[in-house]
Amino acid sequence: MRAPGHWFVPYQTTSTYYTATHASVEGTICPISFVKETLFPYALTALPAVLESKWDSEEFKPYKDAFPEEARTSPQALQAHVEDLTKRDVKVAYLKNLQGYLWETGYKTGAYGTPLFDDVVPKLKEWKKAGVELAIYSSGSVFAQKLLFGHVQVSNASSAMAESQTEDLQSLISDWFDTTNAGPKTEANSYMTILGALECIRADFRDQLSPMDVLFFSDNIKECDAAVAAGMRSVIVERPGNEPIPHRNGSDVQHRTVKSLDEVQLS
Ligand SMILES: CSCCC(=O)C(=O)COP(=O)(O)O
Repeated sequence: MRAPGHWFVPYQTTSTYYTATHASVEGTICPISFVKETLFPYALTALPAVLESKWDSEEFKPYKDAFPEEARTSPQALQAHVEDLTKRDVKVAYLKNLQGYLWETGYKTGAYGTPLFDDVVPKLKEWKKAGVELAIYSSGSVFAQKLLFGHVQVSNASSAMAESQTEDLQSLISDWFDTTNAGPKTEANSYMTILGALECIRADFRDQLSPMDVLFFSDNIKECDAAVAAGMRSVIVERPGNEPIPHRNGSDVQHRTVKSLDEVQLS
C-alpha cells in the first residue's frame, strides 16, 4: 500500500486457493503528509548532529560511502546533497537507507508514531486471520518499513490524557521489498522479481499461486501499470492529500480505484 508509497503483498495460502496482495505505503496506507511533513523534516534536522559526531565512525561509514563521491567531500556537502534530494523527493536507495537510519531515534524516543488510515489495521488483521499473506513494497528502505510498522499509533480512548501510544505490527507483514531487493517501483521487472520471491513464477508452484493471485495496492498509477505488466492485479487507493489520479482515455489500462481497503473483498 502506498501512502508512504509503499507496498505490501498479502496472499492467501489456504489448501484450496491462494491470493496475494501487496501495496505501497505513502498515500496508500498512511498519509503522504506524515512522510513529507514529519519524517523528511526530522531526518534533515537530525542529520547535522550525526554528521558532526559520526562522520568518521564505522557505524556511519556504510551510509556515507553509498553517496556519490562529490557529495561526501565534507559534512556540509553531504547535508546540502541530502537536502536537495529530499526537496525533490528523489527515491534513491542511498538516501532512503540514510533516512531509515535517522528516523530510528525519532520512533524510539516517541517523537512520532505512524498514523495509518483507520481502515488499514482492522483490514490487515482480517486478511491475515483469513490466511492472506501481506507484504510491503516501498521506496522507503526495508529497515524504514519495519520502523514504520513497528511504531503504529493507537488511540487510547480509555486514557483521560488521550496519550499517544504505539503498537508493533511487524508480525502482520510476511515479506518486505524495497528498491534494493526488488528495484524501482515503476518498472515491471521489479514486480517480476517480487513474484519470484513469492514463488509465483517458479514452475513447481505455478499451479498453486499465480501472478494473478497477487493484488498490488498503490496511489501511483505508474506503479499499478508496472504491476499489471508483470501479471499481477492492482488497485489504486485514493486518499485525502494524494495527487489526483491522471485522467486516461479508453485505450489505456484501467485500474480499479478505491478510497478504503474496506471496499476490497479478497476471494
Ligand atoms: C516506509 S519509509 C517512509 C516512506 C518513504 O520514505 C517513501 O519514499 C515512500 O515511498 P512509497 O514507495 O512507499 O510510496
